[in-house]
Amino acid sequence: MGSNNCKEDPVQVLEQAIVGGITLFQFREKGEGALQGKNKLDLAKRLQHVCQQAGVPFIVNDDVELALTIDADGVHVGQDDDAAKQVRKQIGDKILGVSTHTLAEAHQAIKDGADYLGLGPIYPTQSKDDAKEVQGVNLIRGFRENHIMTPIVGIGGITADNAADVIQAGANGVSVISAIAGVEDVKQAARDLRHAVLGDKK
Ligand SMILES: Cc1ncc(COP(=O)(O)OP(=O)(O)O)c(N)n1
Ligand SMILES: Cc1ncsc1CCOP(=O)(O)O
Ligand SMILES: [Mg+2]
Repeated sequence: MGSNNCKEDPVQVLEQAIVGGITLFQFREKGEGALQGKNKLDLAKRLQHVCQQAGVPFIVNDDVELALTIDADGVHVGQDDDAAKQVRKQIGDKILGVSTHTLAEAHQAIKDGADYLGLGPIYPTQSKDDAKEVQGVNLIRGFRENHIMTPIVGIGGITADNAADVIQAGANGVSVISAIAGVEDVKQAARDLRHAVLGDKK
């Protein structure tokens, strides 16, 4: 998430999400009203500190320079961002996530050193203006049927009501913005999603 996804102070949102049970955080400061320059850097550092206190990995979306500046745990890039191969060289053994939409992109991303693949949008999303066509869970199933063994997270329109379907299709986890950052009770939302992903009762 980024500041423009939050109903309250992003630091509080992240703290509540962590109490609710999120296992990794991606700082994605982009779109309308997104912070820039020093303001973006300062927020990144504050959110990184929250993650460090809780032992939750903190990764940066798109901005490799920022990730290196603050010594983040990793970077996520898509097909229109810096090339994964180049990013892998820059970040050494930090976590590298790559968005892929086809088997060819997945094979390339794995060759380039991706630690995990982000697949989506699985369902319709309001959080990304330039999102590609909705893929459905069959995209994930297809990757697994074609022997893609790399960890996969589904993204796009995922909620506690549909997260189990994403996992059943073969994803290792789910990545969400609005279902946690955009609700009143952030902690409960994270809890509900965690339960849905783990397949246990609330
Ligand atoms: C976990 C995860 N998966 C996919 C994306 C999307 O990346 P990208 O296609 O580069 O789009 P932006 O997020 O940069 O708008 C992601 N960020 N995280
Ligand atoms: C970054 C991104 N990439 C594909 S969909 C998406 C947005 C996910 O946000 P939400 O969980 O609110 O649908
Ligand atoms: Mg990107």
